[in-house]
Amino acid sequence: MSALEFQSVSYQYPSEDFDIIDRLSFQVEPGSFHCIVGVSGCGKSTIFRMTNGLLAPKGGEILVDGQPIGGRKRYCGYMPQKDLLFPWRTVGENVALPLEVAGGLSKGERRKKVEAALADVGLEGCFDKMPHELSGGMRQRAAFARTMLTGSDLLLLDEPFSALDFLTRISMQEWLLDQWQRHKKTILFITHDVEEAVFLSSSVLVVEATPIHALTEIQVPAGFPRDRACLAEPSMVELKERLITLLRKQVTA
Ligand SMILES: Nc1ncnc2c1ncn2[C@@H]1O[C@H](COP(=O)(O)OP(=O)(O)OP(=O)(O)O)[C@@H](O)[C@H]1O
Repeated sequence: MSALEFQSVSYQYPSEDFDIIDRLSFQVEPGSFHCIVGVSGCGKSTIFRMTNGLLAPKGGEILVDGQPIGGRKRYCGYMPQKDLLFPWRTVGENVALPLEVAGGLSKGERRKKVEAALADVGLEGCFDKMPHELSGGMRQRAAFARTMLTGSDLLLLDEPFSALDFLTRISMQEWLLDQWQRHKKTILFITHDVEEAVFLSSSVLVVEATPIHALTEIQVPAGFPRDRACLAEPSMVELKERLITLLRKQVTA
C-alpha cells in the first residue's frame, strides 16, 4: 500500500483562471525519501498544501496509507519554509504543540515526551530557552522535533534548510538522513538545490511543466547509508547535470 497517492488530483486557485495542478497522479512508497524539484512558482508547495488538507482539491482523491484524507487528522506532519516557532513560547512549549492539540496527556507527561524529542534532535537542555536564543540550525531541529511529535509516518518538509548557511545546511542534511533511517518515516522534501535533492533522495520527483500533470521520477544511483563523498561519483555528477538540464528547459520554455 502506498504511503501517499494522488489519483487524478486537480487544483485551481480561486483568483486564477487555470488549474495549477491538472489531473495529477503519483504514488509514494512507505519509507522512501523523495525530494521534489521544480522552478519557482510551478506548484510544489500547492501539492503539500493539498496533502496536509489546507487546500481542498477541485477534483480527484488524495489517499494516505490507502485511506482518503477527507475528515482525518494527524495523518501527516508538515514543516513549512519558515520554522514558525512562536517567539513568545519557550522551545519546549513550541515543540509540545502537537501534543497539546491531540490532548490526553498531563503537563508532566507532555514535558517528558518533549524532553525526549529534544534530546533525540540534539537539543537536550533547551526546553526552557526562547527561540531567539537558538541558532538557525537549532531552530530547524526544534521545528523538526515538533513535526515528529505529530506522530505521523508521512512528513512533508518544504525547503527546511534554504535559509541556513552552507556548512550548517550540509550537516543538517546528514542529520536528517540519520533521523529518517532511525525513525523509518516517509519523507517528501521540497528543495531548489539540486545537490541537496541528489544527496537526500531515494528518487527525485521532478516537476517538468506547469500546470502539473505528472512528476518525473528519477532514481538516485547511490544506496543508503551514504555520505557526501558519493556526490563525486560519476553517476551522481551525471544525475545532477541531468536535473539541471531538465529544470533549465522549464525556465527557458
Ligand atoms: N493563494 C494563492 N492565490 C493565487 N495564486 C497563488 C496562491 N498561492 C500560490 N499561488 C500561485 O500558484 C503558483 C504555485 O505556487 P506554489 O507556492 O505552489 O509554488 P512553488 O513551486 O512552491 O514555488 P516556490 O518554489 O517559489 O516556493 C504560483 O504561481 C503562485 O503565485
